[in-house]
Amino acid sequence: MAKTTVVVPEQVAMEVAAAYPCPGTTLFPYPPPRAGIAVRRKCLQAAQQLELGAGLRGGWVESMRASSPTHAKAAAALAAGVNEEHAAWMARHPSALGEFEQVVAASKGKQIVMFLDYDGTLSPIVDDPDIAFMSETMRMAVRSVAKHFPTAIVSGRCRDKVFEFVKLAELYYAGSHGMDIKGPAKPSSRHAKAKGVLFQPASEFLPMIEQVQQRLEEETRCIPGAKVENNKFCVSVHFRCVDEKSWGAIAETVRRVVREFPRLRLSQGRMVFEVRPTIKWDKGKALEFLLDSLGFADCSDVLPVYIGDDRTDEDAFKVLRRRGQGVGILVSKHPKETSASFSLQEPAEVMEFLLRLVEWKRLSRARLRL
Ligand SMILES: O=P(O)(O)OC[C@H]1O[C@H](O[C@H]2O[C@H](CO)[C@@H](O)[C@H](O)[C@H]2O)[C@H](O)[C@@H](O)[C@@H]1O
Repeated sequence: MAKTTVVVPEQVAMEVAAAYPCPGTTLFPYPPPRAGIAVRRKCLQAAQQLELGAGLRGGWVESMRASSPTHAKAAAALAAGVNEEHAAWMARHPSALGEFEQVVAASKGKQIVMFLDYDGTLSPIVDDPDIAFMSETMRMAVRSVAKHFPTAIVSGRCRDKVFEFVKLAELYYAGSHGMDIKGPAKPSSRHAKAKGVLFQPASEFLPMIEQVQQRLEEETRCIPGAKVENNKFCVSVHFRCVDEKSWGAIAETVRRVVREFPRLRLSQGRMVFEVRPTIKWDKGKALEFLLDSLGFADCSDVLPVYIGDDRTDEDAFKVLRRRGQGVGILVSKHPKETSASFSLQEPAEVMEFLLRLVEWKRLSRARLRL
């Protein structure tokens, strides 16, 4: 798929490269080294099955059940004493707060670039996606982070919608799972000065997305609780408020409608079906595009930190693994199959992590001045 809209990336690259030179040559190995705690493979496998594996084995409805970590099955499993599996999982994906020193040590001589998912990462998961607001304290934490590090929000949401929630003009925004990328509207002192749309690789799909949205609305209207959300270059069909008895019906309906559009594909997030173009573009590609735009294309002295909670964030975690560079942090209270190295339990911990990062940066700068 050709890149359809590219505005100012070279200028952005030059300006940001000037602000963030790339000294030194060391490359942080990924996943980062950590204290060895024996992982019992069997327990880990059991833990992983709570999420992705269930979908593969038991079909769509099983996958839907597994798509909410708060689902009764996962909760009951934990309550019944799957603590052992949880401990094994935590050994493989330790808390980014607990291992904070290790995370920041990895950034020595490197420029941190922060990538933040929105739902479930900056805002708690709620029933109504239209009111998934982030707290003012979280906003302040993100604002502080962006003062020190180039920062991007990478979301499945429509970019305008996620901007309405975050309200910080100094950030990069990658909406529609990275298919709609825009630089900061308000340049911050040391960061990118990009204005306007940087990249929309799926523009040609806009009419098709509108058609599929219409079809999905028509066909799911009779399913109480179903909600279709237009995310510009993709569409979400929420089933969080649909009675479990109707999950088979909604899954079948969505699959049937999507089959009418061979150039669209269907995936699943947290209690949501996601319909999007078949182009090879995802949050991982968006991360790489943003790093390139920031002037870090072939630079080993950058440390991308990506924090996200959903399956679509795995594409970004995988990119970090492949590059052998960066820190992937999964937000989850429950064991999940993931390519992330670290974990945080919930948005409150994400905020704590961001604030610690800001404080650490402030102190390092103060030390340098002494
Ligand atoms: O990439 P993200 O920013 O995490 O977006 C993924 C989806 O997030 C939203 O849905 C999720 O959050 C809702 C509000 O908490 C919740 O009701 C829903 O069950 C979750 O799946 C958003 O509404 C979707 O469009 C995004 O695709």
